[in-house]
Amino acid sequence: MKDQVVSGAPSSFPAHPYRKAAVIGAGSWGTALAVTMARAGCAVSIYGRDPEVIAEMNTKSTTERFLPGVSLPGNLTGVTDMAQALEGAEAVLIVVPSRSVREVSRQVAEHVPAGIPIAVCAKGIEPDTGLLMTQVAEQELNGHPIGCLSGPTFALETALGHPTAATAAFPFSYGDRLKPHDSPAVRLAVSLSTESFRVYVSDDLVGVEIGGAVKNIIAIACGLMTGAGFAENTRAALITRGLDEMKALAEALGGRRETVTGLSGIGDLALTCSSATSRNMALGQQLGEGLSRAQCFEGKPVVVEGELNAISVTDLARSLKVAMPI
Ligand SMILES: NC(=O)C1=CN([C@@H]2O[C@H](COP(=O)(O)OP(=O)(O)OC[C@H]3O[C@@H](n4cnc5c(N)ncnc54)[C@H](O)[C@@H]3O)[C@@H](O)[C@H]2O)C=CC1
Ligand SMILES: O=C(CO)COP(=O)(O)O
Repeated sequence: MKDQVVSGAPSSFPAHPYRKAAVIGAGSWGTALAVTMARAGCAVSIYGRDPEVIAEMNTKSTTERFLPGVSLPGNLTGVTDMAQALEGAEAVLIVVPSRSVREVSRQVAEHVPAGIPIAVCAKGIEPDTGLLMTQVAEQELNGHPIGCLSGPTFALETALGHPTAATAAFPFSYGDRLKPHDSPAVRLAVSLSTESFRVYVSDDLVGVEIGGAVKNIIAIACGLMTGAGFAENTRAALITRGLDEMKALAEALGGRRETVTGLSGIGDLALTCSSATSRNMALGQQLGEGLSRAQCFEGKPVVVEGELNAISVTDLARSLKVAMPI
C-alpha cells in the first residue's frame, strides 16, 4: 500500500486526536514536532536533559539554539523529569539521535502503561545489530504499538509553518480489534495536522525507515561531490542511483519498493541532497572542500546521522547481499 492520504482538518476526519502527548528529546526536531502537535490542539510535554533549554522554553516561550525565531505555543510545557513528561500521555514521540534510541526506549518503558503508542522519529540503523529504530524500540518496550514518523521535514521550516508533509507508519493490524481510523498512524496523523503540516499514513515501517536512514548517507555523498567542484549532473546521478539502492535494501528487508517513492524516500532524499541546510549535505560539502573531519565539527557538536549510519547501513547491506555502491 502506498502512503495513504489523511487529509482535511482534524475535526473533519473521523478519528480522535490525542489530547495529551509526550515528546522525548528537546532538540530541533523534537521541539518542531511538539510545536506542531500543540498548534493542532494537543497538550504536549516535552522532555529535555538540558535545564537551561527547558527553562527558556517555559519562561520565554523560545528555544533560540534549536529553533531561532519560533514562538512556542502555551500548551507546550518543557520538563526535565521524564516520568513527569510521560504522565497521562496518550502517545509518545521519541525524537533523539539514533544512537540514543535504545537507552531512551528503556527509560520510557519504566513510565508508560502498556498500550500507549510510541512513534520513533530518529533516522538510522543500529550499529552491530542492524536493527531499524522501531525494532530497537520494540525490544525495549513490550506491549506497545510502535511506529515511526519520517519525511522531508527540516525542523525550522516545519516550526515556522512552511507547508510540510510527512508519513506516519504503524502496523495496521496491531491489536486486531482496531478499526483503521483508530489506528495509531491515523490518530497521530490527525493529532499533527495543522494548516501547514500534513501527514500521510502507511503500514510499511521498513520502507519508511530505510528511506530515512539511507538518504542521509547519499546526502553526504552529494555534499562531497559539490564540495569537490562538481555540479548538477553528478547530484542527479547520485540521487537517482541512491534511490535505487534504497529500494533494493527496503525490499531485501521485506519492505515495499513503492514506499521508497513516497515522502520518506525520494521526498527526503531530494530535500536533503539539495540544500546545505541539511547537516549531512553540509558535512559532505566541507569534507569535499578539503576540511578534515575535526575541522568540520570544531565548536559545533551537531548530529549528522549519515556519518553514524554509513557503516551500519553498509554492514546491513553486505549481510543481505544487497549491492549499495554509493
Ligand atoms: N532536525 C531535523 O530537521 C530533523 C531531524 N530528524 C531526526 O531526528 C533525530 C534527532 O535530531 P535533531 O532533533 O535534529 O537533533 P538535535 O541535535 O537538534 O537534538 C537532539 C536532542 O536529543 C537529545 N538527546 C540526545 N541523547 C539523549 C538521551 N539519551 N536522552 C535524552 N535526550 C537526548 C539532545 O540533548 C538534544 O536535545 C535524528 O535522528 C534526526 O535525523 C528527522 C527529521 C528532521
Ligand atoms: O532529516 C532531515 C530532513 O528531513 C534533516 O536532515 P539533516 O539531518 O541532514 O539536517
